[in-house]
Amino acid sequence: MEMVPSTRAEMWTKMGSTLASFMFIWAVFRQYCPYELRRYFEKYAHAIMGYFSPYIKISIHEFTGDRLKRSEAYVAVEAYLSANSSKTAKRLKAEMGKDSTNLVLSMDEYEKVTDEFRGAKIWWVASKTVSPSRPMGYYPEQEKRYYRLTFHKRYREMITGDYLEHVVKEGKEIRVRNRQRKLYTNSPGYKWLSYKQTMWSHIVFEHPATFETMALEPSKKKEIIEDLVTFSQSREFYSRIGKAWKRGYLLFGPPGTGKSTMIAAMANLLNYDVYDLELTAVKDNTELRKLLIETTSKSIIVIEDIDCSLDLTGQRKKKAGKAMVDEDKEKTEKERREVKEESNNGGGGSRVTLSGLLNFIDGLWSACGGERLIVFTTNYVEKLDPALIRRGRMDKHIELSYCGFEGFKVLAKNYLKLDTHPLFDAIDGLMKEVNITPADVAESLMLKSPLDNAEKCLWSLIHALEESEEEAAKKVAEQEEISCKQIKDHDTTAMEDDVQHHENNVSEKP
Ligand SMILES: Nc1ncnc2c1ncn2[C@@H]1O[C@H](COP(=O)(O)OP(=O)(O)OP(=O)(O)O)[C@@H](O)[C@H]1O
Ligand SMILES: [Mg+2]
Repeated sequence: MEMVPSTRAEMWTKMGSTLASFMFIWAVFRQYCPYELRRYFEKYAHAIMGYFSPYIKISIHEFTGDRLKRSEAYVAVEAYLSANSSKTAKRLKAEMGKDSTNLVLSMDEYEKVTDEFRGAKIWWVASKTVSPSRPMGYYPEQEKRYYRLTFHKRYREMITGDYLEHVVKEGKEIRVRNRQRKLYTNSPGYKWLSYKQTMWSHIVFEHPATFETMALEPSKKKEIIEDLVTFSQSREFYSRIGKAWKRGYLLFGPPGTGKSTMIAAMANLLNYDVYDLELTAVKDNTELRKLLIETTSKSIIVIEDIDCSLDLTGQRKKKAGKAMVDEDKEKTEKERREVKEESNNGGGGSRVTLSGLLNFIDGLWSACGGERLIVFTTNYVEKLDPALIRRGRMDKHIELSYCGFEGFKVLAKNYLKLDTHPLFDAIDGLMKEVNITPADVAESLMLKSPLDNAEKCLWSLIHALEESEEEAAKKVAEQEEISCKQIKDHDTTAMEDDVQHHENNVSEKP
């Protein structure tokens, strides 16, 4: 029997109003029902629906278990969906891409996209759950993000096997291709955020230094580059020999010889992130370990000026009972250390110990993640505890020293675009006599006004070298004078003693 039009219209109206009332009740329920009760109802509603539905759902959460680290699967899915969804999703979010030149689009929260794999349809949704804020509003709401994929149960095996493997693999590749490298720091200003997801704060890493622009002996440069590249390609090797995939570098040398510049060049060569660890801002060994866990692979963990980061050497020196080599130097160092500690800790001081640091470098925890370089820099290598820098911990010791003629040629090419110049011989001669740091050479070669030219810069360098030579000669003369005076004083004292002795002998004679 056919339905009368008025009856059909009535039926639609009834259905519409029932649906509207149901939605209203649900909205009121969501708004006013206590969180726990709502979760309880949702749980059972999902269970009932899941029982009848032919579709399977898999969730990939941003943080799993202990919330220590972002899930690798989540990060890979994020990259995969960003690359594949930007053409189909209707609501997108934009973030600054690699090199800060373009915007990278990815699907926004609660957005749905469809993917296809060997004839199967897969629906992805980006979502989050929000847990309510704690009493007193001390902790804000915590958001837990996740991606959920839905597919028909007949594709179960293919999706859970091949498809997910394909997503993670492609996602990881996309991440390596697109990633914007970062410079992380454990700045104390961000400590209050530590209940949140990370203890590191970061900015985009955009240092222009490369090994080509570094003033360094060519053979040394080649050796370092080969060492780094070999390391980055040695995943299999490290796993075969049963060693964590990491390598320690100790860079030492006077100030201004390019230690920090080399770290940037390393990061640019290998395409790694940099974690600049301010040791004096780390409260204790536990915090140090937490920081380590949060670092990702393909990264360089840097501790600059390790000799004045903490008093890691003091205890050993006391134990050994050695006299201080140079008291004045030590005093200045101590002052530097105190100033640094105060500025970072508000005068608090760090309780990181040498053994804590050694565990940080080569303990079990440091094996998490793999593919990491640990770099220490220092101006005074002799002050460091041998345990800290022994091979196996700091595998490669690199001395960066004063600028030689080869180094100067690299700087002349970079700064002045000069391969050769009649003044080069004079500079070569002077450089053999005088110590000058690459930083000082670089400063002389900088054009300081639009009227400056290459020759003027080379003359400025020659003057700087001559001044250093004069200063060095003056110092030698002063030193000689002091030595002469000491010998003279010594002779005079000896003579006076002799005279005194003689007089005593004479007076003692009967
Ligand atoms: N080997 C080098 N090649 C090219 N430039 C260099 C080199 N060494 C120093 N410079 C120049 O000097 C500046 C200071 O160098 P850098 O900060 O790397 O020295 P450093 O060894 O880390 O000094 P410090 O011990 O005081 O930290 C750099 O900005 C760079 O321009
Ligand atoms: Mg430095």
